[in-house]
Amino acid sequence: MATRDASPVSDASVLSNITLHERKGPAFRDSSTASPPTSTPPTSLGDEASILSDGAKMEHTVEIVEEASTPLALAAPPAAPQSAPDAPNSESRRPARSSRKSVTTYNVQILAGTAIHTPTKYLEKHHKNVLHGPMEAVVKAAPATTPKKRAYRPKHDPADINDPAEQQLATETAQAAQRRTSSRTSVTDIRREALRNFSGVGEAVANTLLGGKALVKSVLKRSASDSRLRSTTRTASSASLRRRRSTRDAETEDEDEDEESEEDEQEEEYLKPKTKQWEEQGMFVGQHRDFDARLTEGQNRARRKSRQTKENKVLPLPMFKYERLLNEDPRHVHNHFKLPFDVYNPLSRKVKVDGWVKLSKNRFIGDASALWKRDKQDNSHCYCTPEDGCGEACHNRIMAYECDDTNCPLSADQCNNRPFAQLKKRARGNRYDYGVEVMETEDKGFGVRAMRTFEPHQIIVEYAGEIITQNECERRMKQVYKKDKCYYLMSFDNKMIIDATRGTIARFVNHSCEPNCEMIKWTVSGEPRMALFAGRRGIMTGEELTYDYNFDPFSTKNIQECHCGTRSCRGVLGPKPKKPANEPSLASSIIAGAKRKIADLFDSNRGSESAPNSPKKRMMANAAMTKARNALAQSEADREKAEKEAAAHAAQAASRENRALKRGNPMSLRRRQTVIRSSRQTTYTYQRSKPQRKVQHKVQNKIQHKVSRPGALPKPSIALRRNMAMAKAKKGLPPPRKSTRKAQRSPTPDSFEDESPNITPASLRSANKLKSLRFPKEPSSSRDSSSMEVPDSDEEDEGTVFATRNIRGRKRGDEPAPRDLHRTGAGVSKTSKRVRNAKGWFVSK
Ligand SMILES: C[S@@+](CC[C@H](N)C(=O)[O-])C[C@H]1O[C@@H](n2cnc3c(N)ncnc32)[C@H](O)[C@@H]1O
Repeated sequence: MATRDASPVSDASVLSNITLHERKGPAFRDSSTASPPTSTPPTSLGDEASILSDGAKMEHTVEIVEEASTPLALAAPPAAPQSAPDAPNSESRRPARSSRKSVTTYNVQILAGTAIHTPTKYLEKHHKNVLHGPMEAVVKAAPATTPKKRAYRPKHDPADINDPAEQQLATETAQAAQRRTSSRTSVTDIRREALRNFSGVGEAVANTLLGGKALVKSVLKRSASDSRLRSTTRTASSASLRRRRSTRDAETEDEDEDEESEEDEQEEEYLKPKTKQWEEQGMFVGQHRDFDARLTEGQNRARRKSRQTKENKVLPLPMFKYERLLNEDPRHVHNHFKLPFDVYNPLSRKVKVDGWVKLSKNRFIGDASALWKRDKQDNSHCYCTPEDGCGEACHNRIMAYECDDTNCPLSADQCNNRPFAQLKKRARGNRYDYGVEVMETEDKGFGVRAMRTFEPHQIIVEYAGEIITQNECERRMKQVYKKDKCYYLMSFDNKMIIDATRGTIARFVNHSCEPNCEMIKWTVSGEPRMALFAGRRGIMTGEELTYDYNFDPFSTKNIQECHCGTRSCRGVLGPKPKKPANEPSLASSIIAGAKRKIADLFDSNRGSESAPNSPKKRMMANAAMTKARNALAQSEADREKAEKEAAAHAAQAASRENRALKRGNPMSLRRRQTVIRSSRQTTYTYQRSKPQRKVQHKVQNKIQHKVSRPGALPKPSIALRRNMAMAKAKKGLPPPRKSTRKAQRSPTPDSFEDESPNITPASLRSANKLKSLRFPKEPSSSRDSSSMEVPDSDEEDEGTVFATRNIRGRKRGDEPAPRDLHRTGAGVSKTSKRVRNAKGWFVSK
């Protein structure tokens, strides 16, 4: 029989299969049969796999007919006939088609080593069987190199070459090939070429008594290696493969002598049963029995605590969810088992990203390395014990320093504060270990998703790339990336920038306004490094990883719409775009607003009021202007306060840390950690100016935020003010006097309301209720300390009526709010005074 050829390689995708007839004869095994001209590949291992392979299949098997009349045959040495002394008459012995099973199949691509998916190990095996060099040389050399083979290998009968049936089959095949569509023309060419070459081979085989498949293979290989053939094979057949092939060719020539023993070895190898490769990790890698990423840290802790007594260790993987169901909710005991929701399979196909050059660590570019200042002074040390294990209270951890042998007394096994070392170890593992993969998102381009769970604050992946100076960054922005939509620039230490256009996978992590990760700068062996850490919630398998870019756009042109789809989405990436230069400042907009209100007041009263300069209008206008001025003064004060706060913040954090270290109190340390973490959060940027500008921008944002705090008590509407003013006018109150500087500084009742963010009508009502229960009614003129204090307004106009009255829903005759009100943070000044007038209205004094 045609022994199973060395074609385990045939799980590869191939372009063509060429089936060789082996004629049945006394010298051959009985099962040798012929193939029909077209057929599915026979049941050789190779072809089975070929059927299953991904690539284009050749349903048609080309049968090779050896033609005696080829020039090569004529040139063959006279010794050839000796190779087939027992050749029977092929015509009389033509085998039945039903016995085609054992026909040997040769795959040109595989034999030639040009099949692109052929696993290397098989190629290597195969090439040992292949003869190389020019045909004549091969033919001459072959008998000498394979003397033993002839003793037991089936040989080709020259009579076969002349078999008319086979010739006919070959002709039919060739005709069929010609009829095929143009897309297959190239393949047909290959076959023709193979046929032509092979006919020569057959002749040569017959003439030189070589027989056997090695020579056939070598010729077929030659066919496939022919430049013409190569041009028609898949373009994906890489140059590297060809290089490898040629190397192997050279090796093979040397190895021909050992062919027999190697073949034996190969056969032995094929006989070995295939062993299944089991994945040792998979769906649940990274998950821990005691951690459920859907719960908060506190809930997880509580769960762990409650479990300590009733943990059921009987149930094996997979598991935790079901175990939870069983343990925590007895009603579910009889539920059908459901697979956990986070069963996960890595993407079958790796996403290919054009232009992404992977770097696994930072690389300095240009001047950057010279300018890089190593901040050796900035050191940290921890004094943890093995029991602490460098946990939450570890000083290095709090300061975002990685522990190592120089700054930590614990060994690597005992210490839990070596995230980058952990990452390095993980990177050596498999895909699950590595834990992240690139995926395509709907509307944000590529993204990154978790292939495993991550615990809160666990390191996920380092953000590394090219470290460049700001000048280089600007140059790249203007020249290299000017047409790009995605940027991979991140502000880093020493005013440098990490450009991860060439960088780690972290560059694909998208922005979200409600992120599940944080990008934090750590110091590792004295060097700053940036990495993505899980947020406080942890990460569940399959989740897309995101962090807040704090994007600082290069220009308004670069402002990008945010598609994070979260509830608190800001609409754009990072902070809201800066106002254009020609837009009015905060102060001027306040004044403009006040003017508009005044104009509104006058407009709305037009018609009902005859005199344009009536005292009432003057009073209202005055009040509005006062308010505007106060707002201005307030914003100025706020700005100063914010700046002071920012300065005090760092000092406080440092002293808190010291105190915490002294006390060893983990709670305060944790708070410190949060402070540091937030201060180390970085900004995704492509900024033109220096980082200080960014800080200023942030401070300004904060101030703006303070001035127009969303929780502030709503201001009385214009209509309301008008009503109040009219009521006051009816009661004969004098028009407001001109405000003094002092009055401007001390807030009027109106402005006082503005800065009472926590007072709501409801809170006032409840405060009043409480008060009426606690305090007996007092005369309305009472000025004792329990009365609500109002801004000191010695020179303030007596006629200013509190807008609070109506807003707060207090009725005439109500007592002032008790002290409890102050505790609500109403911002009531204790130095201010107010009195009721004869008609029960609160007026400032
Ligand atoms: C660091 S890259 C992130 C990977 C990027 N998606 C990609 O395909 O290469 C930053 C760019 O991703 C896009 N991007 C990231 N988060 C986004 C979001 N929430 N909405 C819209 N685009 C986003 C923006 O174009 C941004 O410039």
